[in-house]
Amino acid sequence: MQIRDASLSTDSGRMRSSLMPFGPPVSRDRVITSFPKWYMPDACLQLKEHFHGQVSAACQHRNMGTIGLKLSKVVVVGDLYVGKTSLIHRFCKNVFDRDYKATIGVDFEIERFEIAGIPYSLQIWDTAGQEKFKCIASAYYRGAQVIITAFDLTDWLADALRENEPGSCFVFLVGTKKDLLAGTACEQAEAEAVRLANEMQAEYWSVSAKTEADGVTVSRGPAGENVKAFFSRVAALAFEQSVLQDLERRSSARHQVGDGDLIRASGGKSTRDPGEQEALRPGLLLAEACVRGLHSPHAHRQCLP
Ligand SMILES: Nc1nc2c(ncn2[C@@H]2O[C@H](COP(=O)(O)OP(=O)(O)OP(=O)(O)O)[C@@H](O)[C@H]2O)c(=O)[nH]1
Ligand SMILES: [Mg+2]
Repeated sequence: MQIRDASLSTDSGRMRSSLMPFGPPVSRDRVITSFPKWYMPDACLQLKEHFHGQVSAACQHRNMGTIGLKLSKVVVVGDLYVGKTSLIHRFCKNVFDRDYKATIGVDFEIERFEIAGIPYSLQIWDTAGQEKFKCIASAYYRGAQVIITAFDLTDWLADALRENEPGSCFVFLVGTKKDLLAGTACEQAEAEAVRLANEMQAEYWSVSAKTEADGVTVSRGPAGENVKAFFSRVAALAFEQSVLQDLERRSSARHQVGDGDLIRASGGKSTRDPGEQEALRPGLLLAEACVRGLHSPHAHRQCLP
């Protein structure tokens, strides 16, 4: 596997800061204080309006150092051309590119949040939709806490949405290019999507990477319709689950010395759980390869066969 990277210096810098205990503060629109709402109650598996009581209580003890920095792995999958990269770029970089540049292999972004006062990051993996890259992309699925299945709302095909085994992770079904549909056509596509989301045990969202919420088409400007709300929901659900798992592990292993499952916010020594190590490994591998001078400085970061 050959690895190329251009934005690595920027991204690795972002990643470093997201993992450093006292990095720069997150931007205001990444601060989540109340639990983000669903898109449609008919296609939502978590109809609740507040964080779990134990999570809220644990977050309040932050000053006592009970909660450390956290990171969750998110993988975005779906057929080619559905708009996976556009969705991620709209959220992470606030840009929209009309030109199609196929993703080759995989790519990732790290996005930092502050949830209930706790620093938290999503590592968002963008995978190639083209069949010939599937085997590379699938090598990066392991350790995902959230799976986002994207499909093109305007190009609805039932067989384009392959079965996803609902397991321990959250599954989202995301209809893209919402700006290209209106009225009855949109309602029909969404009704069909909700039906499928229910079958898949997934939460459904319709989004547009291209438009503003009022429907004005922009190439650069505020985040696309529902994009920020969607990722806030992803972050909050993943965060809450992580904290609950930590609390559960800690209560069942009280006799052990220290909190081996957290990246500590204080002290020189960091420890991570195996899931986090797994999630971090490919990014570190890219950074390592860059240091060794394997990358073209002008190439976009991607993993090639
Ligand atoms: N109108 C509209 N076009 C979009 C939207 N999102 C993506 N597109 C366009 O759809 C095309 C494909 O988008 P990509 O994001 O590259 O698709 P992808 O799923 O990442 O494709 P692969 O990397 O090959 O798997 C591009 O020309 C985008 O400009 C959207 O919300 N609205
Ligand atoms: Mg892509």
